[in-house]
Amino acid sequence: MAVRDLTKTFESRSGTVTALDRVSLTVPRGEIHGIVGRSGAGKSTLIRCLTGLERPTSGEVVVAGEDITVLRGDQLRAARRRFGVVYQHANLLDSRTAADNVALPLEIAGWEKARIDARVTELLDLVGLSDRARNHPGQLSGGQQQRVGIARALAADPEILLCDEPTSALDAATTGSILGLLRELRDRLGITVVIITHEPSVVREVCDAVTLLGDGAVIEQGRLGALISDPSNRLHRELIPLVEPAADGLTRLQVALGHPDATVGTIDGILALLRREGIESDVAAATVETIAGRRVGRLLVELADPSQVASAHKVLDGANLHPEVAA
Ligand SMILES: Nc1ncnc2c1ncn2[C@@H]1O[C@H](COP(=O)(O)OP(=O)(O)OP(=O)(O)O)[C@@H](O)[C@H]1O
Repeated sequence: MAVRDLTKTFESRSGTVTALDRVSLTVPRGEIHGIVGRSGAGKSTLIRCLTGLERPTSGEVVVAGEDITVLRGDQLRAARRRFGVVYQHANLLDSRTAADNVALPLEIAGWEKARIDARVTELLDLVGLSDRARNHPGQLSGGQQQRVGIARALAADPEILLCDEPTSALDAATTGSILGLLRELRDRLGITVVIITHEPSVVREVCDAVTLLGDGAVIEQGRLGALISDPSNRLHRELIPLVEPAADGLTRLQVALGHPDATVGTIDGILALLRREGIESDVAAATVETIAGRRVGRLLVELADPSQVASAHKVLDGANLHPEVAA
């Protein structure tokens, strides 16, 4: 799927609002792409343009070689079926069982009953809910309801699964299991997944690539591993928060771990590097984790002698550790 130069403006009483400003992104088949950004960044507008619910002011949304922004009527409806959409709340019908909720889009599409039954059995198995087919939504946990929502989104075999804040209403453990399911679906079905989220954990745990939106425009975009290891990126800071020690006036230097150009990659190595130059230091705080298969993090080094801050900065800079003074 590719989005090219997508712009959407709204006319309001206070003037023109640019909700999307020449946004471009390419999501290869089978990839999980995260769209992140604060409230008002344009995420909902983008998802509505992708699914054809909103017509962009200019630009293209190309799915399977076809620009869907120019389609109308039946053609648009057919193009929309290429997307399965998962919402924050599954919004299941209480009067229907889990199986009948999954069956709903297939009934609307006019499938025969036997074919629907076979497909629903297959889908509930895919999302790990075979034993819950006859349960009503009220008898299911939030995570199980979301699994039913995902099965329903997959019913008509879409090429792209669009997930709009799929885990925002779930606790951490359930979020983990839903993200695990999305990854598994990608691996098993080869489906393309686009996840709109404001949660750093979603990006960290499941995305292959990310687009960071701000005020409707792309601020950062690329493979998660590459973005995360560069401390000058906003995503690096948002995804690797550092526990700040007390504001006690001590001089500290913050460095990034895991940058591809760095000549030292471990905390011990950094302290040893400083010691070799006659600079005694200790760790004030550190965050190290594996994201997109890379060990990345941030380290706050406390100097025993604050007058050595300039020389420590120089040593760390020489090792491409991107030091910053953090008093
Ligand atoms: N129908 C509309 N008319 C006027 N302005 C709109 C309309 N829809 C969205 N906007 C504006 O476009 C901008 C982007 O909004 P959008 O809802 O896409 O952001 P978002 O990133 O999804 O935010 P949130 O996470 O809060 O939903 C905002 O400034 C919003 O006020």
